[in-house]
Amino acid sequence: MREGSGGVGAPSTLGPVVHEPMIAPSILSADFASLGTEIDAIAGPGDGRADWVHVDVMDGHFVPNLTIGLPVVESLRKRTDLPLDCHLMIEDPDRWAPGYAEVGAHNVTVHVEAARDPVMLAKNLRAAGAKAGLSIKPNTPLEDHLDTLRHYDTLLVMSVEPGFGGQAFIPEVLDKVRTARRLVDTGHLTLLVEIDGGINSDTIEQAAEAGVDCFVAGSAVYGADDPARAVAALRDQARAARAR
Ligand SMILES: O=C(CO)[C@H](O)[C@H](O)COP(=O)(O)O
Repeated sequence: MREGSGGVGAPSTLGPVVHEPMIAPSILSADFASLGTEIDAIAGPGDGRADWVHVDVMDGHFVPNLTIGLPVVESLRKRTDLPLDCHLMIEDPDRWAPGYAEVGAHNVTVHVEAARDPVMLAKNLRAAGAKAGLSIKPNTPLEDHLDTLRHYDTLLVMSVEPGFGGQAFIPEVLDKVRTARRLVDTGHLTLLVEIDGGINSDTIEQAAEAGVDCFVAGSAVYGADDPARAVAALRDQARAARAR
């Protein structure tokens, strides 16, 4: 994460703080019958330890797929000490999202296309103990939501249409990453920039060069023979790309 302070129009006097690239494996690509074991595989010590566990909550309405909900997140919270990064692809997040914070999600991300009052929702998420995340679909312009972003801790840039794992990365969304990175590095926003969809060994370097802090990877981690090695390899690639 690179930190600044102040909102849009209020540049920080602090310079950017550069952290290690973060990897958030998406359990959408894990074996749902063995979720605890699948998370254990990326929760060991060393380079193969994930930074967050990305949990895709889909309601069959906002996206045409149905996954898991609050009771599963509550159980996962008891099973692992890794932070749970809950990405809610649901309608009416204003009503449902704070419940995920209340059961112990570290980060609760809602879609800007679905939230009715995203500023109030961010406040409610923080009051319930979570970081507030805002996600944006590939065809939604970022520029329309910059003021809203002042109230959020993370921006989740979707690099596929939300709904399914294993889709091809959409490189055009990197313009949004570059814009957000610039606003963070100049102190106009205080945000962690996250990307989700099609991140693998072929795409992570361009995302890292554009300025992503945290990389969600589903099939690239859980489709690998050794998920922990995949986490370590992706982080190494991102680190190398940033250093160039
Ligand atoms: O939010 C998602 C889909 O809506 C998933 O997190 C994402 O697609 C990860 O899967 P993969 O890395 O296989 O693309």
